[in-house]
Amino acid sequence: MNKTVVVTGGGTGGHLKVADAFIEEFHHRGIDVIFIGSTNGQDRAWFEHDTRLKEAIFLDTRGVVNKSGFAKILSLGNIFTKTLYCLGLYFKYDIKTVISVGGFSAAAATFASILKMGCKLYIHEQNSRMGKLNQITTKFAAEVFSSFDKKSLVKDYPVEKEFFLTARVRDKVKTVAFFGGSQGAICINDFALKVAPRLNEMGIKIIHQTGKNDFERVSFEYNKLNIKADVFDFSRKIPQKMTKADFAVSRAGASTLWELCANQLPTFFIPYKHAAADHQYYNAKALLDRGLCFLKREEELNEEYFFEAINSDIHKISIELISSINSNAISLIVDIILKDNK
Ligand SMILES: CC(=O)N[C@H]1[C@@H](OP(=O)(O)OP(=O)(O)OC[C@H]2O[C@@H](n3ccc(=O)[nH]c3=O)[C@H](O)[C@@H]2O)O[C@H](CO)[C@@H](O)[C@@H]1O
Repeated sequence: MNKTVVVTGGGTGGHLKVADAFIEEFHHRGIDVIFIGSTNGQDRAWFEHDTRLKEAIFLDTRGVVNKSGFAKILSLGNIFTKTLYCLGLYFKYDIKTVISVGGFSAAAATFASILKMGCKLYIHEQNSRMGKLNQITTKFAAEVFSSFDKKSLVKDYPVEKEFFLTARVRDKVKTVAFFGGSQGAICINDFALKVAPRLNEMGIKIIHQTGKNDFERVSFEYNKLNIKADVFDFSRKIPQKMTKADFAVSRAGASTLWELCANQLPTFFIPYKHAAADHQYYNAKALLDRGLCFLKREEELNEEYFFEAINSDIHKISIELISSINSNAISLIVDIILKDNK
């Protein structure tokens, strides 16, 4: 096969984490990777200076789904010109393999892969409900991988090894961690501040990822409550944070959800209610149906349910989480792609 592949997609951490797993695996196997993302969202922060990449290209693209009228026409026109740019790039490097992890960042590079003869498109869908771009492009894909789709050739989610290496079976809740997803969640921040005094009285420590925008307010509130918590806005060391915790409260973004499973950390999920097609709720519901998590919608949130959860049999859940995910997903997916492109 051609020694250069394209990985595209991003916008938020959930997509970018999967893009990162692909980049790492191809790089490890001596295959060059070009990343195509957007100047909007978090793509630049993740990959602009990544030395594993042959090239990192950031196009000025934005989401189309929530736009209407003239703004939508402008966005579509913009995607069209960026698609032509990507097509030129694919001819220049003779690209035959494009992997999309979804999100608006992936649109132009994905459409170009469909237009170029002999180029194969592979899609990784992270969520239980398919994103808009993937719904449109999936029929052109050589293969679609998803942890929530029974037909997927690989059902395990590509989770960084570190989460498995730092996994442990939990017995008793001595530390609770709050995770708001890559951007933080005000709802989870407020909930944490509500339950913090009682956790503190019970001698339970707190780890809390707030997101950039709410960090100062949340830190100030903990100071006011005179509680010493490990509060941070964003950290590249989430596995180290997770392993210290015995219980988590978290949004149900797909990457975070499977990392929590890999780490065997029992979790109370509070899904983001505006996620497309309510996918965060259904991500967590799939685990709930197997008795592997706790789940409440924002409007049903109550403190009693949370305290019941941390006092329940978390040992059983923690042990059973071992069988929820295997650690070799990315290597199996890349094996399939490479075999298909021989
Ligand atoms: C609001 C929204 O639409 N969110 C979507 C977005 O979530 P979001 O971008 O929040 O994605 P996830 O929760 O899936 O993943 C976040 C990633 O960022 C990492 N991380 C997070 C915090 C931190 O301080 N450091 C850090 O490295 C996590 O370890 C994880 O790998 O993409 C996910 C995957 O498509 C979707 O399931 C989510 O519904």
